[in-house]
Amino acid sequence: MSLELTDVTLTYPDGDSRLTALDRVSLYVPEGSLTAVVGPSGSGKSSLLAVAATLITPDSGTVRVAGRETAGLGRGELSALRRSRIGIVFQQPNLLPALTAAEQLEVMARIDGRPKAAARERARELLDAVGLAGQADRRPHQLSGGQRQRVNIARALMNDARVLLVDEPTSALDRERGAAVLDLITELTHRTATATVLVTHDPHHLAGADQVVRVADGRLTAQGTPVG
Ligand SMILES: Nc1ncnc2c1ncn2[C@@H]1O[C@H](COP(=O)(O)OP(=O)(O)OP(=O)(O)O)[C@@H](O)[C@H]1O
Repeated sequence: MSLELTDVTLTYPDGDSRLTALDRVSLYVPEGSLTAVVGPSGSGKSSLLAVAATLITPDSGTVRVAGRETAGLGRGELSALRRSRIGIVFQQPNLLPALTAAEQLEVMARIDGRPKAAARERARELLDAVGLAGQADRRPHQLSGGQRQRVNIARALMNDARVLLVDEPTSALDRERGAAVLDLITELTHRTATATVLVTHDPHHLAGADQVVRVADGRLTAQGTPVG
C-alpha cells in the first residue's frame, strides 16, 4: 500500500507572518519502493516526513497513508493509524537503555495490544531479518552504533508498517556501516513491500532508490530515477 501526498502546503508561524515550509508538494510512493529525498538544510525535508507521518496536519492538500485518507481523522484514529501502519526511523535510535533488543521490539506490539507470545515471535523474526538474531538479549550499551540502528529499523517494522519513513539513518555511522544499514532498508522495502521515504544528505544513498526527489524552498524541484 502506497503513500500519497497531493498538493500539500504547510506553513509555520514566523513573527507576524507565516513561513511556507512545503509549497504545493505532491509525491507518490508506491508500495515496495524507495524514494530518496534530498535538498539543502532548511528546504523542508523534515517537514515533508512529519506530514507523511501524520505528526503535522498541513494547511491544505491531502495525505493518503496505505490507502487511507487522513483528513478528517480524529487524534485517536491518527495515532492508531501511526501505530499500525507507519514506521518511523529517526537519526538517533532512541532505544530504551534498560531493555534488551528483543524487548525494544516487543514493547511496541504490547502498546498495540498484541499478545505477548506473538510479540516475542515477531520480534525474533525481525531481529533475524536485520542480522541480529545473536544479539536479541543485549541492551543498547552492549551493541555497536550500527547494531543499534538495526534494532531501530526492526522496531519500526514491528507492527507491520506499510509506510516506512527514515530520516538520515546513517549520520551517526561510518561509511561502511552506513552502507550496510542502507542496503538493509532497501532490502526490507522490497521484501516487506513498504512505501519507503528516505531523507538523506549522502549521494551514495541515491543509487538504490527507485525515485529521487529534490526539495528546494519547500518545493519539489525534480523527480525521477537515480542518477549515477
Ligand atoms: N516548528 C517550526 N516552527 C517554525 N519554523 C519551522 C519549524 N520547523 C521548521 N521550520 C522552518 O521550516 C523550514 C523547513 O524546515 P525543515 O526542518 O523541514 O527543513 P530540512 O530540509 O529538514 O532541514 P535540515 O536538513 O536542516 O534538517 C525551515 O525554514 C525551518 O526553519
